[in-house]
Amino acid sequence: MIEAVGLTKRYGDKTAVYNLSFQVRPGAVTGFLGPNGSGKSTTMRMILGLDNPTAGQVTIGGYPYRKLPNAPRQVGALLDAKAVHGGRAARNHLLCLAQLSGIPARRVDEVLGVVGLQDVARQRSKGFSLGMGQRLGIAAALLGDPQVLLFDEPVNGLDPEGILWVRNLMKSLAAEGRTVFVSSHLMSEMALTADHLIVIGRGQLLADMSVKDFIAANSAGFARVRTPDTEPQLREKLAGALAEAGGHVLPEQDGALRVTGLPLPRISDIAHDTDVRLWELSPHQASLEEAYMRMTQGAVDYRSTIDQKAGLQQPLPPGAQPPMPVPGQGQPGWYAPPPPQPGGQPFAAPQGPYGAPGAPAAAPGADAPNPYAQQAPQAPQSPPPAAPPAPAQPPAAPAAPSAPASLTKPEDAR
Ligand SMILES: Nc1ncnc2c1ncn2[C@@H]1O[C@H](COP(=O)(O)OP(=O)(O)OP(=O)(O)O)[C@@H](O)[C@H]1O
Repeated sequence: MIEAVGLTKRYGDKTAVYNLSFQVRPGAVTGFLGPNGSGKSTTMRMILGLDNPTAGQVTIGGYPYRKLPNAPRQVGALLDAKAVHGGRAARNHLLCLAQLSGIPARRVDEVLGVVGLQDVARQRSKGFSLGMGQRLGIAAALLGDPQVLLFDEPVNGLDPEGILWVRNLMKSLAAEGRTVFVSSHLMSEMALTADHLIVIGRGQLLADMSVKDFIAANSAGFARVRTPDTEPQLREKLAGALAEAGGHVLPEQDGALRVTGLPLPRISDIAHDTDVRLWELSPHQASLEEAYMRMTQGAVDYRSTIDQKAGLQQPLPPGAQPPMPVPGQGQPGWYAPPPPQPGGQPFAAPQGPYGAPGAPAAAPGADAPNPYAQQAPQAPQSPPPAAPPAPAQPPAAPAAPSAPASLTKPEDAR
């Protein structure tokens, strides 16, 4: 087990990690999540004795790493796959590590086989692709057959087959009773791989719970409701009736409505009472990504602004409309609805085309003061792009679904 107590790390006046306490237990894959610069790598380095905590401590099996007897046989880690001597053949690199730790040479060939690099074992690693480098780093972590494994972004650069392989590897290592601690920015992958999550923001603990509980605590189920595309007035009518009944209604990119705060049968009854036909009424659960975005939105240090392409773009001809978002590419700006408030009260309605005024619940921990945290840089103010003429449509979304540009939108856009 890995245990951190009051772990704090300062670099000069920058506090990278502040008062972190958590446990990583054996027999499970624990995902370590946090926005860029939130302190994940710093925490992992302290676990591995590569950095000294400014305050607090972290132990593995009760010992600080540097006091752990035969540490390389007990703990394996992939921190930076590029940290290898590129002029050395992959096998020789592993052989050096094995010899330093008293691990027999035949184990090197075993792990080369496990990570699928046996055919390139004698090639220099400087010619390796990103994914091959990751595999070599994973091989090094497995070398001592350790009980505790740490992986910092292990799927970085891997192809889909490689990602699946890492997922299965992590799960099987945990199923063998090992402690597996893995950081990743790939939420969809974490949702499939991790049993438990530790989430940090600006160096502080935001959540320590199972994936299931995390999604439940940071999001709520919602309904998708679609009225006939051919009769937009029906959609407006239903949206008004649902909002009046206490629902929170927001438009989806494909013209459907996303409704929270009302059970499906009630939505159906309201549609019936208002004489609106439905083409779709379906229950949905927010994804881990949506729940994560909601939780960490207050702890993101680096945000992009919309690219205004100063002087580089032809102005739109008079009367022309900006391009519509592409259906099926997700909708930046959509994050999980806030979790239900205690007592089953409906959510605080976000400001929106159909929502009543109000503010969504703050992400847990987002308000917790960190005396050392630095202010997130403010996005420069720039004139808003010309609004599309159709008021019922959501604002045109930036191109990349995960572009943090959407995080700069006001609360009511989420
Ligand atoms: N050696 C160092 N000297 C000064 N500042 C550092 C050092 N290492 C990390 N930091 C700072 O500490 C903060 C946390 O960095 P860290 O690399 O731990 O974050 P991270 O969560 O791993 O980020 P990412 O997801 O981008 O890899 C950052 O602001 C970083 O600039």
